[in-house]
Amino acid sequence: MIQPSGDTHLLKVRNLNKRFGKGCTHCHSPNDLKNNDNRCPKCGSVWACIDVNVDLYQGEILGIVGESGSGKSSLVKSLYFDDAVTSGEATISTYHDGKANIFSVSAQQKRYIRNYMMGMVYQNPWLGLKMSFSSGGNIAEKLIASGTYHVGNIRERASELLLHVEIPVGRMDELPKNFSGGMQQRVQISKAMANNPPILLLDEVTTGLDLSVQAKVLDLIRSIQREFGVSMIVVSHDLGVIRMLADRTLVMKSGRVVEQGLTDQILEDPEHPYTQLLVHSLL
Ligand SMILES: Nc1ncnc2c1ncn2[C@@H]1O[C@H](COP(=O)(O)OP(=O)(O)OP(=O)(O)O)[C@@H](O)[C@H]1O
Repeated sequence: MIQPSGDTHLLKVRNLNKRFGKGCTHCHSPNDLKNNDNRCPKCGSVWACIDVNVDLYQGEILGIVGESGSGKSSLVKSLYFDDAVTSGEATISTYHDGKANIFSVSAQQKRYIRNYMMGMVYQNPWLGLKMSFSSGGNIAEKLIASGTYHVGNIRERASELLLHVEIPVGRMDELPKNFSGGMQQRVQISKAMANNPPILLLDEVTTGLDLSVQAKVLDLIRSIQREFGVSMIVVSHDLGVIRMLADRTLVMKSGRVVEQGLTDQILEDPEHPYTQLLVHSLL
């Protein structure tokens, strides 16, 4: 495991398994499946994540890359408690001194972790934003969840956040459904950052955007990381996005991490045949 020298562990994930479907005697354990496949031929259950280990260090951007269906979204959605894991452990160094498995704490504690320690930006803004709330209202929702109730303070923080992502403050009371795709992503980012979370999860946030809009969103992510020192997990099928953002990268295939290391190293000297394929397709 490569650890950025001098950096401190923030999030540690061990043996995360996520199965969709009931499972059967054939696929009781993902290791029972043949040919490194992750779909059970008998019952159709899919092991979306198999024994996944992740180490996220303070202030770094960790990239997760892999083809469609490799389990990237399932991993971050499990970390954000959108989906329950089948088994595994995850600890956050600033939560109970890194001694509590966040997957097995109470629903109330999970809400606390979501509201105070994490932010999530989804590929689909409809998942991350309430389109019937104004942009300011969306930010307010996250602020209220993390204990800010004073209306004046909420509007002030919302203005500050919107300004930061270059949305004119005058549009704070507009519904984000009337915004362009790039603007919606920027509102999502400001909402996710509202509570100053130490961990930000970003799932394919630039997919589907025009190249120039994509570049602006990527610049914004980098500037937020520099300014706030937030640790990020950035999921993308696009190695170009990962190259621009990530210090270290995990490569996933059929639910498994098949390679990991410094992003430059992976790009220059990919070891796994699948990573070689990904890198060559980028050239
Ligand atoms: N709600 C679900 N029910 C059943 N199977 C699911 C569900 N969500 C994901 N899967 C399956 O889990 C596997 C991993 O999906 P996941 O969305 O995590 O992959 P991904 O790498 O993020 O792909 P993409 O980039 O296309 O979203 C896929 O085989 C997918 O069909």
